[in-house]
Order: sequence, then C-alpha cells, then structure tokens
Amino acid sequence: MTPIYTVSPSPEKGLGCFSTKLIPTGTLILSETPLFNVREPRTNAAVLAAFLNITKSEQENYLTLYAQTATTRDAKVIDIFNSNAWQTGSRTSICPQAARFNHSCVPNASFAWNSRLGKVTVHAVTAIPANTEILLSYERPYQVGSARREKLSAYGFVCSCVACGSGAEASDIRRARMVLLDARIRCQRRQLWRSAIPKAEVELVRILKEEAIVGEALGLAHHDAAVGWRKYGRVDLAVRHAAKELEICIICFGPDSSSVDTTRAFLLELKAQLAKESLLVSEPVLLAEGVSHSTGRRPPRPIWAVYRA
Ligand SMILES: C[S@@+](CC[C@H](N)C(=O)[O-])C[C@H]1O[C@@H](n2cnc3c(N)ncnc32)[C@H](O)[C@@H]1O
Repeated sequence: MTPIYTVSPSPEKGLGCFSTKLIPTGTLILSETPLFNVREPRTNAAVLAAFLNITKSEQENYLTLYAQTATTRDAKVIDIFNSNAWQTGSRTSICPQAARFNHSCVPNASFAWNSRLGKVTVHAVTAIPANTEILLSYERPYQVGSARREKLSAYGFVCSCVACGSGAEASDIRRARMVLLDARIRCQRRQLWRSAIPKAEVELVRILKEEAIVGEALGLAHHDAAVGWRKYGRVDLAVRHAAKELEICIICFGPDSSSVDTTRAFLLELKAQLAKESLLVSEPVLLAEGVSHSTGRRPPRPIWAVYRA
C-alpha cells in the first residue's frame, strides 16, 4: 500500500512531510513511540545520558535529524534535541518520524501525546489535498506575528505561512483580539457564579474559524463557550458547543484518547442536565392534572411548582 505521506525536500525548510494522496480530516497520519525522552525541567546532561542509553543504530538515526549549528558531537546531540523534541506529558521526547514535520502558524495537522498508547500522534485537522506539505504548529496560536517570530527564532527560521506573509495584517488584528479574549476568558474561568452571556467565548470561536485555526485551540474555545452558556443558564447552547468540542477532540487526538473520554463525559453531563430541565418544564402540565410523571400517583409538594405561574 502507498504510504499516506513521504519525506522530501521542502523549499526553504530542509526536509518536510508531503501527502501522497488526499488525506481526509481526522485521518491518523502518524503514530510513533518516542525513541527516548527526558523529564522536564531538563538539563543537557540528562539529554546526553538518554542519548547514550539508546543503541548505536538508533544514535546514528538520531544524528541524521535536523541540527542548526553544532561544532562538537555533544553539542550536536543537544542541538538536535532542542530543534526536534516534542512535549509529551511531563517529559520531552524525540520521535524521529514526527521530527520531520515543519511548522505553520495555520497548521493543517495536529500533534498530540496519547498517554494511553504511549505514542505521539499526528492527525489531519483539515482535508489535505495530494502533494501538499503537512504542517504542525510549534507555537500557541494566541500570539501576534512579532511574538511568534521571537519564539520561532529559537528554531533558527522565519515563518512565511499565510499568517506571517501575505495575510499578516489581517491575521495580526485577529490574533491581537484572540490574546485579549483569551485573557478575559481565563479570568472568567475562576468565576463560579451565574454569569452574563459568554460573549468573549463565542467571539473567540468565530475569530479562530476566520483565522482557519480549526484544531485544539478551537476545541478549547468551544469548551469555554459550553461552560459559559451553562453558567448563563442556556444548557441547550452549551450542548451544541460541547458537541463541537467532542468532534474536534476526536479529530485532533483520535477516538482512543483519554481526552476524548473526558470531553464525551462533559457532553453527556450537559445532555442529562438538559433532559432534566426539559422534564421540569413539562412536569407542570402533568401537575395541573394532579398526576406525578414518574409514579402516576398524586405528587408530593413539588419544588418546581413555580413553573405553573
Ligand atoms: C523539527 S525540524 C523539521 C524538519 C526539518 N525541516 C528537517 O529537515 O528535518 C525543525 C526545523 O525545520 C525547519 N523549519 C520548520 N518549519 C519551518 C518553516 N515554516 N520555515 C522554515 N524552516 C522551517 C527549521 O530549520 C527548524 O529548526
């Protein structure tokens, strides 16, 4: 069977990963067990020790990965680690295949750590046409271009994706707004009481879509919108956002991820709450007839009799 992607030269980016055929949204592109990992906060000594612990052929494979500038062998081992490692829970791991994916601030694929499988995964977050580079984001999306440039300079490159190039002006306006909305939402998360309409959360969902950020960040924005609508008392709208969150979660992490279980449980909890509320609304009709919905007998003093007013 033809592999779903190949590794080949990418203009200005060294090697990169290219689709060999159309990859539908949600497709698992790669799942890989780390070659080695180190606990964070890491030291250079820990990286060198972990490197010396793998087999000679694994070391040779590791040393073929991209390095920026390195004079000695030890410096090269550290340099490769810093340029290619991904965060995997509380550790940082080297996955030689995942290390070949280049960056875009508007990625078409999503990287994740699946602790249940002990593997990293890469899923398509959009439909990726044949012969297209598969790109992951190395950075959080809620940053304007200048902030992203500074972070990405640590990897020794200047990004030329649509958000950094031709569409930079419009993108920066949206990203600046995202930074603001994100800060507002973080603040509101600590608020437990019933609140106002979750305007910031809903706007963040809209702007992320406009910016074509459709992965994990959009899933989280839908989650926050669901929480906001529930606090406001519109559980029906909360259910809609939680359903979108679950859909995105499955796309980004795969159906076997524990994050999907958590998200599904949240949706089920909201659906149960909605069903209960619908029942409370319909019960008064039965009460008017003097019959309990559940037992068929005359009900005890109903706490929701207010609905009859
Ligand atoms: C994890 S490696 C990715 C694979 C690498 N291109 C290779 O040849 O193995 C990270 C390095 O790839 C290059 N790179 C990744 N994304 C890039 C981009 N959008 N533009 C230019 N270079 C990029 C940078 O040199 C970066 O340090």
